[in-house]
Amino acid sequence: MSGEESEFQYPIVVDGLVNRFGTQTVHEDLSLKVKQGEILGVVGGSGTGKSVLMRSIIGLQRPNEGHIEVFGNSITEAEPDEEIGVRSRWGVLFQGGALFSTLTVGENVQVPLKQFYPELSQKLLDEIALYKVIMSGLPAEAVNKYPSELSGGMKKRAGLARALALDPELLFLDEPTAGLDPIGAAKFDKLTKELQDTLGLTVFLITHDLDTLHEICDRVAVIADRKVIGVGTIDELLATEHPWILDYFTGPRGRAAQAAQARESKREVSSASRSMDKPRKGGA
Ligand SMILES: Nc1ncnc2c1ncn2[C@@H]1O[C@H](COP(=O)(O)OP(=O)(O)OP(=O)(O)O)[C@@H](O)[C@H]1O
Repeated sequence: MSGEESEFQYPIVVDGLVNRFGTQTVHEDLSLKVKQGEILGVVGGSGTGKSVLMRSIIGLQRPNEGHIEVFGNSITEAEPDEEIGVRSRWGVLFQGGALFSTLTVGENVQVPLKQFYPELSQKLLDEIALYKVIMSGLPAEAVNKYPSELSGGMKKRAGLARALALDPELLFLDEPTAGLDPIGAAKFDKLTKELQDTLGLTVFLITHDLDTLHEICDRVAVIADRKVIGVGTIDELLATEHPWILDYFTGPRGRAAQAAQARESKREVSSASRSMDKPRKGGA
């Protein structure tokens, strides 16, 4: 496969990754390819290195060994503060939102804009920030609020607005629905799916939320034993019969999420067939 072809098909390529902290080896020969336009769910037990993997991909964690490319640009060969062009092509929602507490939501969204486009006027910065805030499902007034004035769900949306500031092609979400109530979590999932559909985003989504995996992920990568032990649709993963995967997806919580998804699909089919049955105005 040529480099160009690979960059087009796989915006993220991780090969032979090794990450160690002192005597602790978090990743050992971990490899993963993320497909263009997919929502890839990344799962694994607590402490298996999902966030370290994400930090390695976005260049915040220098691995001990291995190679990472994003849009065909080497992340691992770049110097720590070297400006690699791809940084403006991704957006990141860190766990908890990681908003600057002394800045308003609007000012938070403007941080990456000012960094990459210092020539933009304040008027344009304000307009873009407002647009991103609304796009993330927050009311327009949220632009002038400080993070301490927002609920947990609103903070996530504000973090998402900042992640979308530069019109990224690639979105990293670290446990976006953690701490949200089920309705808020479902709404956040729906928004992520809509962003994938309308903006053609590729999404790297770390989660423990089985509903999210069933509802919106095209594929799921499972991290265990310091590497990716399986990647595919949930059905493909189940077919591997790996004990951890079976436990994870077919344990009581996995079964509940599966049942909920089956109910949701049934509801969608019946509402689609109801609308097809409806006689069209002026039609035959
Ligand atoms: N900067 C660091 N220094 C030392 N150890 C670290 C560092 N960052 C992460 N670790 C360790 O690496 C391991 C993996 O951490 P990571 O946060 O990636 O796990 P995770 O899979 O995202 O967990 P969770 O699902 O609980 O968020 C943990 O044991 C953690 O303590």
